[in-house]
Amino acid sequence: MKIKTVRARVFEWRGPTVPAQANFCSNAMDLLYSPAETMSSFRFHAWTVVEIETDSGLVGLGNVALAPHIAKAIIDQYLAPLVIGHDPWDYEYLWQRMYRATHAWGRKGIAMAAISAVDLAIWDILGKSVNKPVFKLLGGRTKEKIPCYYSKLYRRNLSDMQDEAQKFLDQGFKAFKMRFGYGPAHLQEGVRENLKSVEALREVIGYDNDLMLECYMGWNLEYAKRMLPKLERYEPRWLEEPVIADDIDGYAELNQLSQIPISGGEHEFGLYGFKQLLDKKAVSVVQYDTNRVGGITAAHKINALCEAYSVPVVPHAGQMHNYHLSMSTLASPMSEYFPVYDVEVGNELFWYLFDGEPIAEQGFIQLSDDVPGLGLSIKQEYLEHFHTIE
Ligand SMILES: O=C(O)C(=O)C[C@@H](O)CO
Ligand SMILES: [Mg+2]
Repeated sequence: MKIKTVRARVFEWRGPTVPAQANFCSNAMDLLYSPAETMSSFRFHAWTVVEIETDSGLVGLGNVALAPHIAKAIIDQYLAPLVIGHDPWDYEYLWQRMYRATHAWGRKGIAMAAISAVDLAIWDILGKSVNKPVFKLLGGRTKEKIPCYYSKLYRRNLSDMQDEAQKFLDQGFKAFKMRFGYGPAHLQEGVRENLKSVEALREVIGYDNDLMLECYMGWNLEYAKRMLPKLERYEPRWLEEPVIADDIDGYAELNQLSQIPISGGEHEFGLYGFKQLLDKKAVSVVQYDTNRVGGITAAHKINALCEAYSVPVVPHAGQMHNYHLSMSTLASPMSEYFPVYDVEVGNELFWYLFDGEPIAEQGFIQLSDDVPGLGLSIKQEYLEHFHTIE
């Protein structure tokens, strides 16, 4: 079997969107601009879909959401020529070929995200070629079904956040991730507002359910050191991305500072990136995203690394490309789950792009033994709302 063509299309959402509230989520730009200006830096309203066709007529589907137009250019100009004509079963060789050919300017960030999209499509082909789901090629079923945590609860009116949490508590979720809305730029008033949101959610979900706290790189070391002691009483499952991804020593200091586990990894890339995080004990929970980190080829290696370090893997964002990794390793206790929602920040856009994404039931995701490959196809129902760029 040989790879015949690589097609990368950008799907730009032109359908209705829900405007995000002010201070809906602290983020790395907060330290620079007023919140109103930082919201524009935080959108996922386009997605690149990669379709790889083999000479035997199999088509594999991959995807990338980070900087999708740039990812497409990298795939078209650099990666496609490196894999066309080769056997997809030589996936390690092809991964190294893409990684080393772009190493001078790639290694992390958008080049690795582009490699991820191609690698996902290759693994989709591998599963389809042997009529097996991808997780069966990685280690098989390690769980009857995958526990998942409800992930949204962007900062807004506290009673609206409580109503949202109650709605999904009633649907059987036992773990919830909320977003802080404030950081260092918002002074002591922001500290109080951050604590109010945690208090409000604990009122709804109690202490028999997990609560995860998301900073999305919007704090800094000094602010996080002030916040951690104030948060301990709320027993969070983890505090996520308190500082920017490059501040690995800051992560490590925070991770040793309190009883609150520090999590991160959705903005880290490649096996060596996670080796550094683990060697420095920078995180207590690893959260790579398989469509960023280097695809399934890289994520599978990182799963083994995390197993060796006894650090749990809870991949970022849910979605099928991550569920196969969670299912195939005991190192992953659960997955993230973005519910079906109107298009807002855009994390939920994949629901409008793909068929095959599993809907959580009572806080669990199920994968079928009988659906080959990744199990996704391009959804026809909303295509009219997308402008596609070939
Ligand atoms: O889901 C996450 O962990 C993200 O970082 C997504 C982004 O929406 C901020 O939470
Ligand atoms: Mg996150």
